[in-house]
Amino acid sequence: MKILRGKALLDDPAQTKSTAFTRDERDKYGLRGLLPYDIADVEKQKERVLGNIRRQSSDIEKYIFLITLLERNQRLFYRTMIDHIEEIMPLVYTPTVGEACKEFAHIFRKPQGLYITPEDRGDIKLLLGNWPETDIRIIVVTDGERILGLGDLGANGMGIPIGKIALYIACAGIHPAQCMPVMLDVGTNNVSLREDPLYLGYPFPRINGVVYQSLVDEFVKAVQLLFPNALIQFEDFLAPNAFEFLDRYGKQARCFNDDIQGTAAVTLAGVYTSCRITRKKFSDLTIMFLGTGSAAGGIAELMVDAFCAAGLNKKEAQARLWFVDRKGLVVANREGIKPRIEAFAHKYGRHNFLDAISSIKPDVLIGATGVAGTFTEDIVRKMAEINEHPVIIALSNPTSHTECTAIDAYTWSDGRVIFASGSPFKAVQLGEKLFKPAQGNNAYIFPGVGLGVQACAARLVTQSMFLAAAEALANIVSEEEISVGAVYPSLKRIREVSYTIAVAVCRVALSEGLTEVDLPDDLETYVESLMYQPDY
Ligand SMILES: NC(=O)C1=CN([C@@H]2O[C@H](COP(=O)(O)OP(=O)(O)OC[C@H]3O[C@@H](n4cnc5c(N)ncnc54)[C@H](OP(=O)(O)O)[C@@H]3O)[C@@H](O)[C@H]2O)C=CC1
Ligand SMILES: CC(=O)C(=O)O
Ligand SMILES: [Mg+2]
Repeated sequence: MKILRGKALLDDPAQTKSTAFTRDERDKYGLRGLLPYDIADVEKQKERVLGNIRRQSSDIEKYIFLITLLERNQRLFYRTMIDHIEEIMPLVYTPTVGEACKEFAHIFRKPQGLYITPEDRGDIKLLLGNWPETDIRIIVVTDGERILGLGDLGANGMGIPIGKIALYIACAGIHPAQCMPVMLDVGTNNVSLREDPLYLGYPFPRINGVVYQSLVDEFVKAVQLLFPNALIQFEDFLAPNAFEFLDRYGKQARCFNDDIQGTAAVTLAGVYTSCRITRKKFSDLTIMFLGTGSAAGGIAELMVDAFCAAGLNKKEAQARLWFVDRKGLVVANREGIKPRIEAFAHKYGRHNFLDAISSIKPDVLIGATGVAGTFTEDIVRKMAEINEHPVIIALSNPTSHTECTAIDAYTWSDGRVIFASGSPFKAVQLGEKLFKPAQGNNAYIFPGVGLGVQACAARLVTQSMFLAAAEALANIVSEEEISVGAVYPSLKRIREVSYTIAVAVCRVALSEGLTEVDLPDDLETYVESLMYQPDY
């Protein structure tokens, strides 16, 4: 890295320390007179940052302030984020990032990440070559077609890769220079966006079919050529494309789909942990899903592996999993069953959602619909009637799209529910008891998986890695966390979580013969040594 001087040094977000430069450094780098007198160490700078965040009048203003800080002083941003993760994460990630995506074209300040459009066909390698760094290890890519539960946001969806990359750096210590957010801006079918005069994306309807597929093929090939060490995380693609790309590239490129596989691992971990509260055996559970998209489909596929690992055969495992869609219970011989869900369409009578719960008596209910309020009072009360401790995981983001709020879940179940949600909820006081619902979000998984894959240079990312990640995450939850109803560890422990998952991923890669580097015996020390610390 070229050491800068003077104003150029102050203006470089990766190298600046701003007011923290010492007198000697001010002399050495030609900074005298360019800074106020006081030397503010990082603690003082953080205090100023927190004060500034808290004085903003809305979460979106806080987001804008934080993104501007990131553009100004990378280390201060990440130090503040790591040390105050519970306060900052909901601002740079869900739920605020949903609002930031909707407003993307209006709050845009400085370009971040790489944009690829259909006009770049044949030139994607050239575009990747324009990126200022060469040792890229983590790429988060979206085409903006299914942003959280908000639908097609076109190029505005770039807020998601930017947010996920911030999590890779803060939660797993990937070096910022090794990360690249990518927007495959293939148009948008959201007419109101295209008609917005400030819209920044490719203002045409989405390309599709072979034309679309070949652009994604070109992107994946170009990444493999230019950044051979990169892991590609597919994010917020529409379900058919998400599954298609996982099938197409999963066995030949270092990639995974976060909504399918990361979500599966975090949900499985929550279910494993819930068994410590309910005292039920995991292998005895019956699980019901509302929604048949990429998240629910992915969870079911990993659950099958988990049940098989617990001693069931594949058919028995599939028999434990039930789906409900807009038409009611998904059963054999019913019309409109998606190919990925067919294995879970059992021979059974037709039922609506509520009757399906009464009849099948699931221990666990998982929502991945993107639609607010789909876990109604009737549904939660029914789950509480058939279970002493019903497990309800409302995955949909952002908060405005959650299947059920924490307060409703606790109230309607008389405080007996074990609840987790995709976006965070504040603690709920019900009578004498305080409940601290945990956040069931793939943010617990993908940073650690990425760190692990990088640490051992795994050629591919496998399902067994996600199974191991789920087990590692469940095992790390403390009794104290469980005592307030949380099925995930406190976010304050996120770096420990990511590191533990990374070690587990390395072990799987070793056992599957996928590592491309020699690993030391002491994997723990090795993985920890790789984690970036944003210190001056
Ligand atoms: N917490 C986390 O870590 C994660 C959360 N998510 C969230 O989960 C949600 C879904 O994501 P994803 O699965 O990728 O999206 P998809 O669009 O692939 O799936 C949504 C599914 O919900 C179904 N659905 C919509 N409304 C209803 C309804 N009223 N009743 C029954 N089914 C319904 C859709 O049916 P149809 O096919 O008929 O339209 C579709 O099958 C999003 O809000 C996303 O933010 C996703 C990944 C991770
Ligand atoms: C968390 C996430 O990946 C989603 O909501 O899509
Ligand atoms: Mg996602």
